[in-house]
Amino acid sequence: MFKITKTMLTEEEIKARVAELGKQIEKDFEGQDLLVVGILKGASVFVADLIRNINLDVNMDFMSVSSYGNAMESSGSVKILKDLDVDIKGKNVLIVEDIIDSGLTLSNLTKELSARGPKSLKICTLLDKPERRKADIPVDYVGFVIEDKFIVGYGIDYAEKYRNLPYIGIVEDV
Ligand SMILES: O=P(O)(O)OC[C@H]1O[C@H](OP(=O)(O)OP(=O)(O)O)[C@H](O)[C@@H]1O
Ligand code: HPA
Repeated sequence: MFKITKTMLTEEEIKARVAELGKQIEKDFEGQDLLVVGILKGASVFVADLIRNINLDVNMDFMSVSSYGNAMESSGSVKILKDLDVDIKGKNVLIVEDIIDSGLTLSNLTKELSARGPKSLKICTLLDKPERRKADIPVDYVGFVIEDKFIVGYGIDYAEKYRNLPYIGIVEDV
């Protein structure tokens, strides 16, 4: 049976780190435009907290993508389930993710978005699991580097459950 066995990051730890990331982004984009793009659904909670820590005139948009899951197609592309509402040509774009695991979702997504001619394209992720990386992608802002455990909470699901937990927990088969 799958159960949440431990807390990896508490609500307080997440809150403090999200505030730091927001301030760093605020400093880096001072005096510039910024379009924050949250990747649904996992990043929804993080992006909502993050933008409230960026005291700039930010615009916000969302994308929903699905990666082709099986190994044979792993180098493929992302299927766009919901595209951006705005044209990103000439804009500073910050992609916000909850977790980078294999890196395939973002590696394919950044190829797609780069082709649209943004002024800059940066990546912010709350969690980074480098041990599982299959595609090398440069990440500009990382909340926490974590070990290879299956985690849930703060927007991240297991079978669509646990997204509403305010902390990040480890799920194990017990
Ligand atoms: O680096 P990768 O191995 O590609 O994995 C990371 C992706 O997986 C999760 O999304 P998921 O497809 O589970 O959708 P969700 O955000 O709607 O839960 C997560 O939100 C990332 O988008
Ligand atoms: O650890 C994880 N938990 C939930 N969804 C995920 N998608 C990639 N890694 C994870």
